[in-house]
Amino acid sequence: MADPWESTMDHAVAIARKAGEVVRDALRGDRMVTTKSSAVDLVTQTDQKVEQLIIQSVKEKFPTHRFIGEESVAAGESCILSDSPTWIIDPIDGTTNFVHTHLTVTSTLDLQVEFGVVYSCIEDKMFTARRGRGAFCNGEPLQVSQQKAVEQAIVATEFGSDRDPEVVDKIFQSLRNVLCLPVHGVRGAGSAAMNMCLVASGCVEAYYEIGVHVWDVAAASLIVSEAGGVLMDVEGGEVDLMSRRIIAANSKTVAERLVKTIVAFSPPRDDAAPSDRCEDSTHLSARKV
Ligand SMILES: O=P(O)(O)O[C@H]1[C@H](O)[C@@H](O)[C@H](O)[C@H](O)[C@@H]1O
Ligand SMILES: [Mg+2]
Ligand SMILES: [Mg+2]
Repeated sequence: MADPWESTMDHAVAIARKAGEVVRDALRGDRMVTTKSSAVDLVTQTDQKVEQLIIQSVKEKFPTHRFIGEESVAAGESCILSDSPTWIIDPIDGTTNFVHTHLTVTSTLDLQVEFGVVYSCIEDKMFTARRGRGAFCNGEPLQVSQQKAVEQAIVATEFGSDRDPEVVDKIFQSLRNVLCLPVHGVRGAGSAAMNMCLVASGCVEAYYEIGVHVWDVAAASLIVSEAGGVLMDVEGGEVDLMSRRIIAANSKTVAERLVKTIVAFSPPRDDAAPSDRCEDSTHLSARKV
């Protein structure tokens, strides 16, 4: 039977490579940094340029498709999933790393619910997954770790960009609880998508975060599940990509141990009305790095 999504995904992979070239070039020059929801929620002209490049390129080929892009939503576009084919885009996942030229930077493209693409441009790793057809890195099949004892696990997480002391306290309580399970170690790549690709690759057993956005996790969610992993909400049950909470693990056993360990809270949903999303604008400024 003809495969309607194959050429679409080939196009997504080609755009992700182009996005990676733009990001790599920008890493060699100055980067103009401004902030969004908090003083540490960073954005650069490259995030905006790459998102436009991706959207224009998809629009030319697929004029009826819709988009949820991190920087378009920041500029006031809606963040609602409909029945139309919708691309979910994070032009640079790991903007803080990008600003500091630190290790990992990815671009993520997801076409709900058919495929996910995460390109880690510095290490030139192209992670891909098609629904029901497995997950791959540079064409090699991915498989999650078989280690089900959380005491022998590495768990990845991030601190996010919310600096409200009450939120930070909860993040640290969770971190303390996870460390005291005990686990072998806690790591963080600085990119939700990369942390999830590490789960899919079997390098870490699990990743959890509260405060992520749909564009951080949509593409990598398919990559994790196609590599044999599981996705779960931090209070158990099905993950809701708009809820800003996620556990991605190698197994139900490890995910359920984390559910018992994490101190859960609920940030404003991505699909909430813009007036319900708290924005702190006191920090807005632009600077060159
Ligand atoms: O804003 P970008 O796209 O770089 O993405 C986010 C990361 O992916 C989070 O895991 C991480 O915790 C941060 O919140 C970061 O902002
Ligand atoms: Mg992101
Ligand atoms: Mg981003």
